[in-house]
Amino acid sequence: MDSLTVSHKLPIIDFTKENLEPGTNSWSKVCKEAVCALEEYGCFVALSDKISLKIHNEVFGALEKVFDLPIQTKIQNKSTKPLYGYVGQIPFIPLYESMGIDNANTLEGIQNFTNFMWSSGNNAFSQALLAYSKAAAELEEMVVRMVFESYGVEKNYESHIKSVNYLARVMKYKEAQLEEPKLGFVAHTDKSFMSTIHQNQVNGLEIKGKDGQWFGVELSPSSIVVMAGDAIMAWSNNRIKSPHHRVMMEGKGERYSIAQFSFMEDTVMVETPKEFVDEEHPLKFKPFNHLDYLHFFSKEENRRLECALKTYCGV
Ligand SMILES: O=C(O)CCC(=O)C(=O)O
Ligand SMILES: [Fe+2]
Repeated sequence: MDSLTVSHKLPIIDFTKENLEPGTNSWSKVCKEAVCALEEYGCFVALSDKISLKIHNEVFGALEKVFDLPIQTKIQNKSTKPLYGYVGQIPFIPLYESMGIDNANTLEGIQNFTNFMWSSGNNAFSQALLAYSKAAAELEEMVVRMVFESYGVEKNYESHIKSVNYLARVMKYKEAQLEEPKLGFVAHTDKSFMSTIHQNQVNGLEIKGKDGQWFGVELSPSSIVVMAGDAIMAWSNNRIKSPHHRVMMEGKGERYSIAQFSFMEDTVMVETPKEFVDEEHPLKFKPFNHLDYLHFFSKEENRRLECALKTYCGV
Protein backbone atom coordinates (compact mmCIF):
# COMPACT_ATOMS: atom_id res chain seq x y z
CA MET A 1 0.00 0.00 0.00
CA ASP A 2 1.27 3.48 -0.71
CA SER A 3 1.28 6.32 1.81
CA LEU A 4 -1.83 8.03 0.38
CA THR A 5 -4.05 5.16 1.49
CA VAL A 6 -4.00 6.28 5.13
CA SER A 7 -6.35 9.14 4.20
CA HIS A 8 -9.35 6.78 4.25
CA LYS A 9 -10.86 4.95 7.16
CA LEU A 10 -14.06 2.98 6.91
CA PRO A 11 -16.73 4.47 9.22
CA ILE A 12 -17.33 2.41 12.37
CA ILE A 13 -20.98 2.39 13.44
CA ASP A 14 -22.12 1.26 16.87
CA PHE A 15 -25.05 -1.16 16.74
CA THR A 16 -24.61 -2.22 20.36
CA LYS A 17 -26.79 0.58 21.76
CA GLU A 18 -29.58 -0.59 24.03
CA ASN A 19 -33.10 -0.35 22.60
CA LEU A 20 -31.95 0.12 19.03
CA GLU A 21 -35.54 -0.01 17.81
CA PRO A 22 -37.31 1.86 15.01
CA GLY A 23 -38.77 5.11 16.29
CA THR A 24 -36.09 5.78 18.93
CA ASN A 25 -33.48 8.54 18.82
CA SER A 26 -30.62 6.07 18.78
CA TRP A 27 -32.21 4.32 15.78
CA SER A 28 -32.47 7.60 13.82
CA LYS A 29 -28.85 8.44 14.63
CA VAL A 30 -27.49 5.02 13.59
CA CYS A 31 -29.76 5.08 10.54
CA LYS A 32 -28.28 8.37 9.36
CA GLU A 33 -24.73 7.19 9.93
CA ALA A 34 -25.34 3.89 8.11
CA VAL A 35 -26.97 5.43 5.04
CA CYS A 36 -24.30 8.15 4.86
CA ALA A 37 -21.53 5.53 4.99
CA LEU A 38 -23.25 3.37 2.36
CA GLU A 39 -23.59 6.37 0.04
CA GLU A 40 -19.97 7.43 0.58
CA TYR A 41 -18.11 4.09 0.73
CA GLY A 42 -20.70 1.44 -0.15
CA CYS A 43 -19.84 -0.20 3.17
CA PHE A 44 -19.02 0.33 6.84
CA VAL A 45 -17.86 -1.52 9.92
CA ALA A 46 -20.68 -2.41 12.33
CA LEU A 47 -19.93 -3.06 15.98
CA SER A 48 -22.45 -5.70 16.94
CA ASP A 49 -23.21 -7.44 20.22
CA LYS A 50 -25.11 -10.07 18.25
CA ILE A 51 -21.71 -11.59 17.46
CA SER A 52 -20.57 -12.64 20.94
CA LEU A 53 -17.02 -13.79 21.55
CA LYS A 54 -18.43 -17.31 21.94
CA ILE A 55 -20.04 -17.21 18.48
CA HIS A 56 -16.84 -15.71 17.02
CA ASN A 57 -14.56 -18.37 18.55
CA GLU A 58 -16.86 -21.27 17.73
CA VAL A 59 -17.41 -20.27 14.12
CA PHE A 60 -13.69 -19.92 13.38
CA GLY A 61 -12.94 -23.17 15.25
CA ALA A 62 -15.52 -24.82 12.99
CA LEU A 63 -13.99 -23.28 9.84
CA GLU A 64 -10.53 -24.62 10.69
CA LYS A 65 -12.03 -28.11 10.93
CA VAL A 66 -13.87 -28.00 7.63
CA PHE A 67 -10.87 -26.65 5.70
CA ASP A 68 -8.71 -29.42 7.21
CA LEU A 69 -10.84 -32.02 5.39
CA PRO A 70 -9.31 -33.68 2.33
CA ILE A 71 -9.71 -31.81 -0.93
CA GLN A 72 -11.75 -34.74 -2.35
CA THR A 73 -14.33 -34.08 0.34
CA LYS A 74 -14.34 -30.30 -0.01
CA ILE A 75 -15.03 -30.43 -3.73
CA GLN A 76 -18.27 -32.27 -2.92
CA ASN A 77 -19.55 -28.80 -2.08
CA LYS A 78 -21.51 -28.27 -5.31
CA SER A 79 -24.65 -26.45 -6.32
CA THR A 80 -26.90 -26.03 -9.31
CA LYS A 81 -26.60 -22.28 -8.72
CA PRO A 82 -23.50 -20.68 -10.28
CA LEU A 83 -20.72 -19.61 -7.89
CA TYR A 84 -22.31 -21.38 -4.91
CA GLY A 85 -19.86 -24.32 -4.62
CA TYR A 86 -16.21 -25.04 -3.77
CA VAL A 87 -13.64 -22.61 -5.20
CA GLY A 88 -9.93 -23.21 -4.82
CA GLN A 89 -6.72 -24.50 -6.39
CA ILE A 90 -6.76 -21.48 -8.74
CA PRO A 91 -3.24 -20.76 -10.02
CA PHE A 92 -3.41 -16.93 -9.87
CA ILE A 93 -4.87 -16.87 -6.33
CA PRO A 94 -3.12 -19.86 -4.73
CA LEU A 95 -3.73 -18.63 -1.17
CA TYR A 96 -7.53 -18.79 -1.54
CA GLU A 97 -10.04 -21.54 -0.90
CA SER A 98 -13.77 -21.26 -0.20
CA MET A 99 -17.04 -23.14 0.07
CA GLY A 100 -20.67 -22.04 -0.15
CA ILE A 101 -23.57 -22.81 2.19
CA ASP A 102 -26.98 -22.02 0.71
CA ASN A 103 -29.80 -21.05 3.10
CA ALA A 104 -27.16 -20.65 5.76
CA ASN A 105 -29.48 -19.07 8.30
CA THR A 106 -31.57 -22.26 8.49
CA LEU A 107 -30.64 -25.54 10.18
CA GLU A 108 -31.73 -27.40 7.05
CA GLY A 109 -29.39 -25.36 4.83
CA ILE A 110 -26.40 -25.91 7.10
CA GLN A 111 -27.11 -29.62 7.61
CA ASN A 112 -27.35 -30.05 3.88
CA PHE A 113 -23.75 -28.78 3.72
CA THR A 114 -22.40 -30.71 6.74
CA ASN A 115 -23.87 -33.98 5.47
CA PHE A 116 -21.69 -33.69 2.37
CA MET A 117 -18.61 -32.91 4.45
CA TRP A 118 -19.04 -35.50 7.23
CA SER A 119 -20.87 -38.78 6.57
CA SER A 120 -22.84 -38.54 9.83
CA GLY A 121 -23.16 -34.74 9.88
CA ASN A 122 -21.48 -32.49 12.44
CA ASN A 123 -23.74 -30.95 15.04
CA ALA A 124 -21.11 -28.69 16.61
CA PHE A 125 -20.26 -27.24 13.19
CA SER A 126 -23.94 -26.74 12.30
CA GLN A 127 -24.75 -25.00 15.58
CA ALA A 128 -21.74 -22.68 15.38
CA LEU A 129 -22.46 -21.68 11.77
CA LEU A 130 -26.18 -21.32 12.37
CA ALA A 131 -25.67 -19.00 15.35
CA TYR A 132 -23.32 -16.82 13.33
CA SER A 133 -25.43 -16.82 10.19
CA LYS A 134 -28.62 -15.86 12.03
CA ALA A 135 -26.85 -13.03 13.86
CA ALA A 136 -25.34 -11.69 10.62
CA ALA A 137 -28.72 -11.93 8.85
CA GLU A 138 -30.39 -10.01 11.69
CA LEU A 139 -27.79 -7.29 11.47
CA GLU A 140 -28.20 -7.06 7.70
CA GLU A 141 -31.99 -6.90 8.02
CA MET A 142 -31.66 -4.05 10.47
CA VAL A 143 -29.47 -2.13 8.02
CA VAL A 144 -31.85 -2.86 5.13
CA ARG A 145 -34.73 -1.57 7.23
CA MET A 146 -32.78 1.62 7.92
CA VAL A 147 -32.09 2.11 4.21
CA PHE A 148 -35.74 1.50 3.21
CA GLU A 149 -36.93 3.84 5.95
CA SER A 150 -34.57 6.65 5.17
CA TYR A 151 -35.46 6.50 1.45
CA GLY A 152 -39.18 6.56 2.28
CA VAL A 153 -40.02 3.09 0.94
CA GLU A 154 -40.46 1.24 4.26
CA LYS A 155 -43.73 -0.18 2.92
CA ASN A 156 -41.60 -2.45 0.70
CA TYR A 157 -39.42 -3.74 3.57
CA GLU A 158 -41.45 -6.77 4.73
CA SER A 159 -41.90 -8.17 1.23
CA HIS A 160 -38.22 -7.60 0.51
CA ILE A 161 -37.14 -9.55 3.60
CA LYS A 162 -39.51 -12.41 2.74
CA SER A 163 -37.89 -12.70 -0.71
CA VAL A 164 -34.30 -12.96 0.49
CA ASN A 165 -32.09 -16.05 0.79
CA TYR A 166 -28.68 -16.11 2.41
CA LEU A 167 -25.60 -17.73 0.95
CA ALA A 168 -22.66 -17.98 3.36
CA ARG A 169 -19.21 -18.38 1.79
CA VAL A 170 -16.61 -19.62 4.22
CA MET A 171 -13.04 -18.79 3.27
CA LYS A 172 -9.49 -19.68 4.11
CA TYR A 173 -6.47 -17.66 2.97
CA LYS A 174 -3.02 -19.13 3.51
CA GLU A 175 -0.29 -16.82 4.78
CA ALA A 176 1.74 -15.46 1.86
CA GLN A 177 5.34 -16.65 2.02
CA LEU A 178 8.24 -14.26 1.36
CA GLU A 179 8.53 -13.48 -2.37
CA GLU A 180 5.04 -14.91 -2.95
CA PRO A 181 2.32 -12.61 -4.40
CA LYS A 182 0.11 -11.26 -1.61
CA LEU A 183 -3.18 -11.27 -3.52
CA GLY A 184 -5.73 -13.30 -1.54
CA PHE A 185 -8.73 -12.54 -3.71
CA VAL A 186 -9.14 -10.40 -6.82
CA ALA A 187 -10.85 -6.99 -6.89
CA HIS A 188 -14.58 -7.32 -7.47
CA THR A 189 -17.97 -6.03 -6.45
CA ASP A 190 -20.41 -8.39 -4.74
CA LYS A 191 -23.30 -9.63 -6.83
CA SER A 192 -25.59 -9.80 -3.79
CA PHE A 193 -28.17 -7.30 -2.55
CA MET A 194 -26.05 -6.82 0.53
CA SER A 195 -23.19 -8.70 2.20
CA THR A 196 -21.74 -9.04 5.67
CA ILE A 197 -18.10 -10.02 6.22
CA HIS A 198 -16.52 -11.28 9.43
CA GLN A 199 -12.97 -12.55 9.97
CA ASN A 200 -10.66 -14.19 12.51
CA GLN A 201 -7.96 -11.94 13.92
CA VAL A 202 -6.04 -11.68 10.61
CA ASN A 203 -6.77 -8.57 8.52
CA GLY A 204 -6.61 -8.46 4.73
CA LEU A 205 -9.78 -6.89 3.33
CA GLU A 206 -9.19 -3.75 1.25
CA ILE A 207 -11.75 -1.33 -0.15
CA LYS A 208 -11.44 1.04 -3.10
CA GLY A 209 -12.60 4.57 -2.27
CA LYS A 210 -14.45 6.80 -4.76
CA ASP A 211 -11.11 8.51 -5.51
CA GLY A 212 -9.61 5.18 -6.60
CA GLN A 213 -7.40 4.72 -3.50
CA TRP A 214 -7.26 1.28 -1.91
CA PHE A 215 -7.32 1.16 1.87
CA GLY A 216 -7.28 -1.62 4.45
CA VAL A 217 -9.92 -2.51 7.03
CA GLU A 218 -9.01 -3.59 10.56
CA LEU A 219 -11.61 -5.65 12.34
CA SER A 220 -12.12 -6.66 15.96
CA PRO A 221 -13.94 -9.90 16.98
CA SER A 222 -17.21 -8.01 17.45
CA SER A 223 -17.10 -6.14 14.18
CA ILE A 224 -18.64 -7.03 10.85
CA VAL A 225 -18.34 -5.24 7.54
CA VAL A 226 -21.74 -4.46 6.00
CA MET A 227 -21.36 -4.00 2.26
CA ALA A 228 -23.62 -3.04 -0.64
CA GLY A 229 -23.87 -5.49 -3.52
CA ASP A 230 -24.77 -4.86 -7.16
CA ALA A 231 -28.47 -5.56 -6.53
CA ILE A 232 -28.90 -2.74 -4.02
CA MET A 233 -27.06 -0.47 -6.44
CA ALA A 234 -29.70 -1.24 -9.09
CA TRP A 235 -32.56 -1.08 -6.58
CA SER A 236 -31.42 2.30 -5.23
CA ASN A 237 -30.97 3.72 -8.75
CA ASN A 238 -27.26 4.26 -8.04
CA ARG A 239 -27.68 6.14 -4.73
CA ILE A 240 -25.69 3.36 -3.09
CA LYS A 241 -22.83 1.88 -5.12
CA SER A 242 -21.32 -1.56 -4.61
CA PRO A 243 -17.66 -0.94 -3.74
CA HIS A 244 -14.70 -2.69 -5.30
CA HIS A 245 -12.85 -4.75 -2.72
CA ARG A 246 -10.09 -7.38 -2.61
CA VAL A 247 -8.05 -9.33 -0.10
CA MET A 248 -4.29 -8.80 0.34
CA MET A 249 -2.42 -11.13 2.67
CA GLU A 250 0.23 -8.75 4.00
CA GLY A 251 0.47 -10.06 7.54
CA LYS A 252 1.22 -13.17 9.53
CA GLY A 253 -1.07 -16.15 9.97
CA GLU A 254 -3.91 -17.83 8.13
CA ARG A 255 -6.99 -15.77 7.52
CA TYR A 256 -10.45 -17.27 7.88
CA SER A 257 -13.48 -15.23 6.93
CA ILE A 258 -17.16 -15.68 6.33
CA ALA A 259 -19.05 -13.56 3.84
CA GLN A 260 -22.80 -13.84 3.85
CA PHE A 261 -24.67 -12.66 0.77
CA SER A 262 -28.36 -11.91 0.41
CA PHE A 263 -29.93 -12.89 -2.90
CA MET A 264 -33.48 -12.33 -4.11
CA GLU A 265 -35.54 -15.44 -4.69
CA ASP A 266 -36.19 -16.64 -8.20
CA THR A 267 -39.86 -15.61 -8.07
CA VAL A 268 -39.19 -11.87 -7.76
CA MET A 269 -37.32 -9.30 -9.77
CA VAL A 270 -34.73 -6.84 -8.52
CA GLU A 271 -36.51 -3.64 -9.38
CA THR A 272 -36.04 0.08 -8.65
CA PRO A 273 -39.04 1.50 -6.74
CA LYS A 274 -40.84 4.20 -8.72
CA GLU A 275 -40.13 6.63 -5.84
CA PHE A 276 -36.45 6.70 -6.90
CA VAL A 277 -37.10 7.74 -10.49
CA ASP A 278 -37.93 11.21 -11.76
CA GLU A 279 -36.70 13.67 -14.39
CA GLU A 280 -33.58 14.42 -12.43
CA HIS A 281 -32.95 10.76 -11.64
CA PRO A 282 -33.78 8.69 -14.72
CA LEU A 283 -33.93 4.92 -14.35
CA LYS A 284 -30.40 3.47 -14.49
CA PHE A 285 -31.07 -0.29 -14.48
CA LYS A 286 -33.83 -2.44 -15.94
CA PRO A 287 -35.51 -4.97 -13.61
CA PHE A 288 -33.70 -8.31 -13.55
CA ASN A 289 -33.79 -11.79 -12.07
CA HIS A 290 -31.01 -12.09 -9.51
CA LEU A 291 -30.07 -15.68 -10.31
CA ASP A 292 -30.00 -14.94 -14.05
CA TYR A 293 -27.53 -12.13 -13.28
CA LEU A 294 -25.32 -14.64 -11.45
CA HIS A 295 -25.48 -16.96 -14.47
CA PHE A 296 -24.42 -14.04 -16.67
CA PHE A 297 -21.53 -13.13 -14.36
CA SER A 298 -20.34 -16.72 -14.02
CA LYS A 299 -19.47 -16.86 -17.75
CA GLU A 300 -15.74 -16.46 -18.33
CA GLU A 301 -16.20 -13.66 -20.88
CA ASN A 302 -18.15 -11.54 -18.35
CA ARG A 303 -15.84 -11.94 -15.36
CA ARG A 304 -13.56 -9.01 -16.16
CA LEU A 305 -16.16 -6.42 -17.12
CA GLU A 306 -15.67 -3.01 -15.50
CA CYS A 307 -19.30 -3.02 -14.36
CA ALA A 308 -21.08 -6.31 -15.03
CA LEU A 309 -24.37 -4.88 -13.80
CA LYS A 310 -24.30 -2.02 -16.32
CA THR A 311 -23.52 -4.41 -19.16
CA TYR A 312 -26.23 -6.79 -18.00
CA CYS A 313 -29.15 -4.44 -17.37
CA GLY A 314 -27.98 -0.81 -17.65
CA VAL A 315 -30.47 1.54 -19.33
O1 LIG B 1 -12.60 -12.54 2.78
C1 LIG B 1 -13.04 -11.40 2.73
O2 LIG B 1 -12.83 -10.56 3.60
C2 LIG B 1 -13.83 -10.91 1.54
C3 LIG B 1 -14.31 -11.98 0.62
C4 LIG B 1 -15.14 -11.43 -0.48
O3 LIG B 1 -15.03 -10.29 -0.83
C5 LIG B 1 -16.13 -12.26 -1.18
O4 LIG B 1 -16.17 -13.48 -0.94
O5 LIG B 1 -16.92 -11.72 -1.97
FE1 LIG C 1 -16.73 -9.73 -2.03
